[in-house]
Amino acid sequence: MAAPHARGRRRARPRPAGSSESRAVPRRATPMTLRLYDVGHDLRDGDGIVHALNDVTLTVRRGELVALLGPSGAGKSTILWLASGIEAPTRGTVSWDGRDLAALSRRERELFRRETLGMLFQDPPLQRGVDAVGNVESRLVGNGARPSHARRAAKQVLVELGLGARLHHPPQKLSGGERRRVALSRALVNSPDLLLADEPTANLDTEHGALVLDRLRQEAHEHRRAVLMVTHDPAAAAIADRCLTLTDGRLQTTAVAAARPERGAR
Ligand SMILES: Nc1ncnc2c1ncn2[C@@H]1O[C@H](COP(=O)(O)OP(=O)(O)OP(=O)(O)O)[C@@H](O)[C@H]1O
Repeated sequence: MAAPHARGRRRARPRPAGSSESRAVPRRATPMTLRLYDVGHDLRDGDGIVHALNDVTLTVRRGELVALLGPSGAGKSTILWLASGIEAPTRGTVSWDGRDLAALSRRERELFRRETLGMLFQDPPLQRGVDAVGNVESRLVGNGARPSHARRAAKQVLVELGLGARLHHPPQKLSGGERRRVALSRALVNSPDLLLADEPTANLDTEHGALVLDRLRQEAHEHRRAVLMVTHDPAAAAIADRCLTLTDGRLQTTAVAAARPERGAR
């Protein structure tokens, strides 16, 4: 991931990684599956506490594209932060591949973020003064890839997301939609098994929005990744296998697409 990216908020009850509060996953572990089980999350807001999430249980399996909908402040981004392992839930369990993220060692958590996770933040952190290729390739170089390989891979994903003419522009010379696609390229460049995207089509015109959505669908259905996106965009909701709606930190299932036939395992 990019530079450590902490939210400007504090958990009401900090629960450090590996703490005795972290629990075993209360269910048979399913490979390459993101699972939030009975999750609640509180945030400190001045002297008060915001119950951002309550009793949230959800699963995103490999090969599945799930959209998270709901009004502003419902807790959608909070779910992504917890799913990324950057924050641990106040209550309940967040697991990937059957492992409680809060129980991972520091080293395991680092590996999870570097090798398994791709995350597009609501406000993506890109390095100023570093061109688009540099911003994307640095993710791979940071993971130990050869610079020549990292450069090639970075260019390829940027071109695929329609940024072939912007490879050498730094973020401050890119539009909001272009920066978003650079950040998505950075999230995708290491072929993550778990992709979390906060408003992937924000600031994009119809053409580029469709390009991005097509890519997310491809990541889920062809590359067999687990993809969870937060969106307000009806076009994004329309391509999801399932749409989940959050209201006041609680989840309701609004629509379930026809069951997708299991495709060949990778
Ligand atoms: N820095 C913060 N400190 C305390 N509470 C916060 C903070 N940021 C957000 N919250 C609260 O946490 C709850 C969930 O916020 P979250 O950002 O997850 O909502 P969201 O559904 O993603 O909203 P949006 O669609 O506007 O991005 C809201 O009640 C919000 O006010």
